[in-house]
This record gives sequence, C-alpha cells and structure tokens, in this order.
Amino acid sequence: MARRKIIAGNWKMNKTPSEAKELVELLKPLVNNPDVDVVYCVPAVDITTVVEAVKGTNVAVGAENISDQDKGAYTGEISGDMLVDAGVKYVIIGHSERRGYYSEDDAFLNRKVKKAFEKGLTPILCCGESLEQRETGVTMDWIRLQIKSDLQGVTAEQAKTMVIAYEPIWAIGTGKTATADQAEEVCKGIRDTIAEIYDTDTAEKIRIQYGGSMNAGNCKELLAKPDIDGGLIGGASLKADFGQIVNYNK
Ligand SMILES: O=C[C@H](O)COP(=O)(O)O
Repeated sequence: MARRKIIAGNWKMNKTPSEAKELVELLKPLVNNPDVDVVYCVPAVDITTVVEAVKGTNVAVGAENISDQDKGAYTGEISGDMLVDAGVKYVIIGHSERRGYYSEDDAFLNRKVKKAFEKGLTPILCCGESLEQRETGVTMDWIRLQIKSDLQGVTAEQAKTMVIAYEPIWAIGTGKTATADQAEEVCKGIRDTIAEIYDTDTAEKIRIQYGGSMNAGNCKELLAKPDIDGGLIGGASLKADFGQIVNYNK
C-alpha cells in the first residue's frame, strides 16, 4: 500500500494568535488535497486559536515541542496532556533549532518521543547533518546514531505510525535545498535504518519527510522521490505558497 503524503508547516516563532488566525483563513481555500495529510505545527500560544480556526477542514494541528515530564513544577513547560486536551495531534521533536540553541540531546529527545506516544500524539522526529558532517562524509552515520538513540524503547507498532523529518541543517532557512537525489539518498538510508532497528514492514509504513528550503518551485521534484513521503516546511508555510506545496501533484 502506498504511503500517504504528509505536508506539515512548521511556523516556528513567527505568528501571534491574531496573525495565526489570518494565516489559517488565507490558506483555507488553498490546502485541500484529498491525497495529502496537512498539518500546521504552531507556537504553543497559537494552538487554541488555530484548532478553532481549522475546525471542519482537513487540517490537523501540531505543536512544536512537548515536555518530557507529565505534570507539576516545570515552569514554562507544556505537557502532552495539555496538548491533547487543546486538540493537538502531532508534535515536532528534535528540530535542529532545539538541538542546537537549547542543547536538547538524544537522551532528552528519546524521553519526549516516548512521552508523545504515551499521550497518543504522533511525533514528527527531526534529524539531519551539519554542513561539516556532509563535507566529511559522515552524514548517514550521524543520522543513524540520532535515530537509534531517539527511538530507544519505541515499539515497532508505535514507529509505524510516526513521522521522521530529514532536515539537513545547512538547508534550513538558507534557500539552499538538498537536491532531490541527495534528499532521497538520506531518506532511503533512514528507511533502511528503520528496517535494521525493527523490520521491513515498519520501514515500509513509517513516513519520512524532507525539510530544508522546500518551496513551491522545488517540491514537485522532491516529492516525486520514492522515499520522500512529504515535507516539513518552514518559511514557505507562512504564505500562500504552502497551498502550492500541498497541491504538488495537481
Ligand atoms: O522545520 C522546518 C525546517 O526547519 C525548514 O525550514 P525552511 O523551510 O524555512 O528552510
């Protein structure tokens, strides 16, 4: 069975609640594609507004982060239960901006992935190499290490339902996209890693996105690759272009 494409916007720290509402309204007529799952991953403070604004549409809402803890004295944290109660279905975990700027390491991210599953949320787990790692030829070794650590204790049944986003750090927000062949090579490598950790059935079911300067111009070629099941879009998710990406096959 063919994997269904999943196109997710990662709004990052860009929209106030009122701006978020405007963006949802702008995108509403543009993001209908029966062949594609559409997700808006939004700042925590926008979640309630966006959940309300997408009611009755095909769009699901995701969070950009989750606490590894359940509840209690963790100032500033947002728990899985809070996200679920607010109507969130997906959560981005391990984005390179969180790994880099906030020193989130693999052991911490592994706890978040497990917490997301425990609460019934679908993790979008990010991985990817730096420019230096690509240039020294260790891309796949690095990514294999990230995935193996971040998925420790995750069952095959859980892994089948999740999403992995391959995001080369050098391509994020730089306008420099990986070529479709480069992106496919790593996404295929990720699928092989999943087969190694689990089995081929799990590898065939897990969805793998590409992220890094994906836009209306390059999405068709990237999404035509056999192991690229969607995109995690930053900059281009904040404008009408996102509709063109969702409708890449039209
Ligand atoms: O999560 C999204 C990625 O960081 C890609 O961002 P970008 O599309 O602005 O390069």
